[in-house]
Amino acid sequence: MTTTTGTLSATDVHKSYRRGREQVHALRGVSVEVRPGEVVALLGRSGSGKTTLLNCLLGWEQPDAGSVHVPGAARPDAAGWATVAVVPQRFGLLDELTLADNVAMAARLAGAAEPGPAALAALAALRLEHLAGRMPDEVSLGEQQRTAIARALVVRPAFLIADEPTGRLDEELSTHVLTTLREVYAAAGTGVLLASHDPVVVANADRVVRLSDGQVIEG
Ligand SMILES: Nc1ncnc2c1ncn2[C@@H]1O[C@H](COP(=O)(O)OP(=O)(O)OP(=O)(O)O)[C@@H](O)[C@H]1O
Repeated sequence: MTTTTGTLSATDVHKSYRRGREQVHALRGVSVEVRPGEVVALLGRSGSGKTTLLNCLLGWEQPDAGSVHVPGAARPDAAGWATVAVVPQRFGLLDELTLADNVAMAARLAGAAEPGPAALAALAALRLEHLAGRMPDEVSLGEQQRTAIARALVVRPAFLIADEPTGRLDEELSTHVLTTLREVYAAAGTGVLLASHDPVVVANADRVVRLSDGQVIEG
């Protein structure tokens, strides 16, 4: 694969874990790229290596071999929120901040002039404005998940990496969230990588990459 400068990419990435005496080969030479402005669905059964790949792209885990390229960052773990925004599988909201403040903090870190109004607009886009003043443990898991998406949406990052971003949403809400992401990010030129099992995600993707047992079998 030839990596272009503005492309988020993993090239021939290998990653194993030790589980007792057993060696688990989570990734076995995976190459993936996400170009600016495109939406890529990363599919694969449970345990196929999706989260491991996302974690390597985010710099949260180190590949055993192969490389990861994040445009504009010396290393993946040095990329700021405005370069690569994340919707983690477990959302990663701060328990002691309201939903509005969780989103506003991301806007502030990305240098927004008016983080408060920007946060409220992002929450409204995800139909959460009536919950802006609640704490994360006072809302449902699906509402927490949409807050984590709002926190990414507020920033207009160069890239978004999201792990099962519709896993807690019904079909109608999944469609609304994906349509909103596409609209906002197409205008911003954001490249999006969505690990998912959800047919709604596939329907909204420009391209599908399928993992099986730590290898790319499609895409
Ligand atoms: N920290 C770890 N220690 C040991 N094994 C791990 C660890 N993390 C992941 N694995 C194993 O690596 C393989 C890939 O896991 P990964 O979480 O990347 O899969 P996934 O496709 O994201 O699954 P899911 O859809 O269930 O989230 C699995 O066999 C998993 O059990």
